[in-house]
Amino acid sequence: MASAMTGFSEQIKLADQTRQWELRPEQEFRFEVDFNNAIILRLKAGMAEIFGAELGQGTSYNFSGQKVAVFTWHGCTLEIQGQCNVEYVAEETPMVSYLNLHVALEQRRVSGDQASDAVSTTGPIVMVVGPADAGKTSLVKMLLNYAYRQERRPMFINLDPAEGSIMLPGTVSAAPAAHMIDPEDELNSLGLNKASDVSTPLCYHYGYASLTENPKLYKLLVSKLASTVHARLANDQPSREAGCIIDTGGVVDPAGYDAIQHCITEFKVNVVVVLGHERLYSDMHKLYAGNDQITVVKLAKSGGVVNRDKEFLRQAQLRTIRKYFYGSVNSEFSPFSTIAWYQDLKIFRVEDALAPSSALPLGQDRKLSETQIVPMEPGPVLLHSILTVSSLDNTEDENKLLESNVAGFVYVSSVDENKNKRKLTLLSPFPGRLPRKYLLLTSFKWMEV
Ligand SMILES: Nc1ncnc2c1ncn2[C@@H]1O[C@H](COP(=O)(O)OP(=O)(O)OP(=O)(O)O)[C@@H](O)[C@H]1O
Repeated sequence: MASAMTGFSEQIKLADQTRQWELRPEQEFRFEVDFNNAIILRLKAGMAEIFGAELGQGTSYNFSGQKVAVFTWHGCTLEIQGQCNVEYVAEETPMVSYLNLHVALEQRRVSGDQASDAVSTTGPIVMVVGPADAGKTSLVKMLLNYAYRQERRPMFINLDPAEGSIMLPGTVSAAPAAHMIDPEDELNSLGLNKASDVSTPLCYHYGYASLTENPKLYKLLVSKLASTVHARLANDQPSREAGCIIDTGGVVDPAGYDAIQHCITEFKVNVVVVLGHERLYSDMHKLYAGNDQITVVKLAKSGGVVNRDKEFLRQAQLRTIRKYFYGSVNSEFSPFSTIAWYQDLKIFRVEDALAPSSALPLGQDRKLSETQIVPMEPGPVLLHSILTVSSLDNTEDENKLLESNVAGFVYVSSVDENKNKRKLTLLSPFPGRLPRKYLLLTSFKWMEV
């Protein structure tokens, strides 16, 4: 099968200018590259980092469809090849306050190490909240990378279903920060794309891009993920001491407040970081004023954080999906096509959150249906859909489906409705027949190009 990855070298040749930027200590080089362009960045001299991940001198880093900041604590020289939409050097950054936060978290970890009753000691469970495009994910990456650089392996938890940080969009998930976050591949590098990863990410199917689409299901999955994470931490002292760093979606309306409080309770969060939103900080501060287990911290949003419009976010989601099947520029792989006959498939979808009560079976209220699955017939409606493959075997009770870990995803590349041979062609990153698993429909469609 032909690779769907974009040819970086071809794109670079179209815009072949090479230029150098000299950065003084504590300056930041910010650039934006759209999805039709690509650039190569190299560190020529000095030291620099991208969201906490140190750059190697002379290494070529490829970027396309990204907005990035290269920060230096001590000064550096950068070389850029290719065309950026925006590029400039910023003098003012909130990096010192972000580093101070890391230092404070590290102190908590150290006092955990030294506690006499080490078994019951849990490190910082940090949740970063704020409006959309406040730089939450970027701060989370920094905290994970700084922790990693100090030999800590905190658990990264993604509660923002719009971002396919660990697996694909439409999920909530968790994975240990087992390595530095790749500046190009971003948080996906903590997920399944890294063949060398030994630990399987925890991942639950939600199916939508925003928590407002089905808040009840969202909360149910957060509770499930939290209890699984805490069960893992209970058996692993170094991870427990390293703690958790939690990324959230940018919803700050009443539904968002409700979700934030639910997540704080379920994950037993002890540090809430509010990024770039005075009112949210004030509300959180008031809410947890009498709780000496929870510290609420306010941090400024970086002037470099860029608003991403809906189209950019959609493109970023599609790129994450493509990466899942085809790999990234540095580790390309070919997905496998497999045939699945209608009669062998057990496909479910979550009952419509917005279904009118009159459409529900008699005696069933809406509350129940929003967290309930219903079977669906395969058919042309599935064309180009992303389906979640559950880890639950299809001989097990289907009612456990939403609370079972995600095993992976398949893409429906064709639907054949011909009599006697009704079948789907599925694309999968793994070879072989589809195991006897349940499938769950997501709301994501993708066109393989
Ligand atoms: N200092 C910076 N300079 C340039 N770009 C930045 C900087 N910090 C963050 N960005 C970029 O700005 C965009 C938004 O940042 P980020 O994803 O961290 O925000 P967010 O609050 O997590 O957004 P959302 O709520 O939509 O998930 C990203 O593309 C990120 O790479």
